[in-house]
Amino acid sequence: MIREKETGGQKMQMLKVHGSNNDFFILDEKNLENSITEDELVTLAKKVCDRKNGLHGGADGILYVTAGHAGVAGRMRVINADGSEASMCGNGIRTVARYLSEQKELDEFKIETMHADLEVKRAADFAPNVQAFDAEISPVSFAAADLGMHIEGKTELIDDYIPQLSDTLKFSAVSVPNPHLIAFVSHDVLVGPELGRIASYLNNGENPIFPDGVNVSFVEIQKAKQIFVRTYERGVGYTNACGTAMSASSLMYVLLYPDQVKKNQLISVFNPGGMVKTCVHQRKNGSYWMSLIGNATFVANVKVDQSAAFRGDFTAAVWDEKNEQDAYEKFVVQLQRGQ
Ligand SMILES: N[C@@H](CCC[C@H](N)C(=O)O)C(=O)O
Repeated sequence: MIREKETGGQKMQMLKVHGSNNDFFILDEKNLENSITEDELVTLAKKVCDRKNGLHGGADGILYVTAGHAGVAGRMRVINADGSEASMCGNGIRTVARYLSEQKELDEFKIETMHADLEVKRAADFAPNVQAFDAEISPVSFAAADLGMHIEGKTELIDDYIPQLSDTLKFSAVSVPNPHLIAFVSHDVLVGPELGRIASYLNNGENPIFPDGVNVSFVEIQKAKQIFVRTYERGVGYTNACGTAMSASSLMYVLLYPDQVKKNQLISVFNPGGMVKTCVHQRKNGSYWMSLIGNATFVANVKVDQSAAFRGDFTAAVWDEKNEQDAYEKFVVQLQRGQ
């Protein structure tokens, strides 16, 4: 549906997408009439993603797609809503995988990210008109240095207390490679205020434990091989879902609850925005990686005037719906009925 009139200025085309309702604007450098600077990219992310005054309800971030080096179909950079850059995005990479797959007519290929070239492939649709992709989540590290974690006497943190954060919860820290702090909790704690309290402290203002911030997730085990993950993201706040968090949580589930789930077994991961499947793998050298399988939904094509977007003026934006969201919402209703 064309909602608003076009302007005559420099056009910038973006694609609104989501994975488990963790939503983004894909911005392909090919769709910019004028190339943008790093500062402009940060400004754009803050303006476009703003939930109150941003573009059509804002988003959790911008996925900036460029050509990438030889051997990959493209490169993805993840700019959070606050303008900070993340090394990876699990829900986002599935949508970028679909975008590149359709452009290049490929079903299996690699995408360059900040720290690794990651394998992606088309997966079976989750439901009619709900396309899905499978993405490699890697590299994994438990090292405090890779996590930007500072806890006296600790080089890693596995199912352990951080007294400054909570007397009752135990946390595990893992980078995949963006940093995650994970606690397995009861249902009451999952839906209660503790996640917001702890994650706000670690992300909004200075703190000595994770000075660069950290994604914080609470995980409830619903039954064997089925978990629910609620995440407060660094650079964003509460999200409907965080793909890297669900992957990191699945890894900790396999490591901490071996009686319930093992490597190479599929795990259903529910989240406030839907559901994904994960699978934890281990390479011969001992390193872990995860498969993250979930929807890659295209919501709308958007055209905006480039300089107006930098000012946060989206009054003349052209919003062209893709008609996939209804199918996704039906899928979520079916999930809730089946849960
Ligand atoms: N939503 C993403 C993660 C985005 C990055 C995160 N906010 C960070 O700063 O690490 C996902 O699906 O993984």
